[in-house]
Amino acid sequence: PWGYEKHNGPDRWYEYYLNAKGHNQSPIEINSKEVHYDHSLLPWFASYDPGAAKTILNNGRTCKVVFDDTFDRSVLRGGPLPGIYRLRQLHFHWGSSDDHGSEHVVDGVKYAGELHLLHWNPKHSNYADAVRRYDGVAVLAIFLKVGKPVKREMKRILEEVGAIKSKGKEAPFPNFDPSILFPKSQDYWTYHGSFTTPPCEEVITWIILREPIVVSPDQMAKFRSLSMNSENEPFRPLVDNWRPPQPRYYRMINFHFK
Ligand SMILES: NS(=O)(=O)c1ccc2o/c(=N\O)[nH]c2c1
Ligand SMILES: [Zn+2]
Repeated sequence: PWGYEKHNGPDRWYEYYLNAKGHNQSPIEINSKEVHYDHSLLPWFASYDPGAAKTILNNGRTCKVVFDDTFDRSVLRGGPLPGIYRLRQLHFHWGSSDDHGSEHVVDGVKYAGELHLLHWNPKHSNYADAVRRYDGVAVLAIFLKVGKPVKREMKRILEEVGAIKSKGKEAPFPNFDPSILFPKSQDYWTYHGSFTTPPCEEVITWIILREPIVVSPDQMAKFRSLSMNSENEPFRPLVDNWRPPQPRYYRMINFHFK
């Protein structure tokens, strides 16, 4: 199966997943001097129901929180989106040290991590169908920067990390509104790209917030204390679960800054 190591990592994904060599792949480098101001872009709005949060789990590749997406309960709209998109899950990418770990890179800066909130377009009958449509998926991406902890809400997620140390472990994660993690500014870049993991379908409208959120060094260390392996296997630190930037080809990055 695919992973992030030499033998099964991003440079080899195309051997089994042809999309990986497509011309609309993610992540990409964002060069803030080359982006395009699109005056037609609107602000984005998230209205999330804390009751939709269900569980937090370690799937051996990331730590993710899943939400009830059986109806329009927690939705993202506005920005570049044609309508509402339902929140399905959030997950993280992080490095083996604080100087790298994000997937998107801004003016050469790699952040320590990146939070992805994945939403899908309910105009398609279900998620499986949405991931085969150009307008099927929207991911809100937020950079994690290491500093003095200001985001108490990250505490909640990282407190649970202790309960999901090994692959396959999951724990209840009720009453959580992820919008409490958002930074102050709504400014974002947007472009059309792909899943950053196999099968790398090119169906994602990316909305990348310019302002990072701050997490503490020991919060990052908590992510790195997760294991890629299940509990009856040797501990293998789950780190560096990020795909490097892919060729941009002829894609425009638009932005909306207040
Ligand atoms: N990293 S990403 O492109 O946001 C992303 C989002 C949801 C995903 O579900 C996956 N396997 O079930 N991979 C994946 C990547
Ligand atoms: Zn992701």
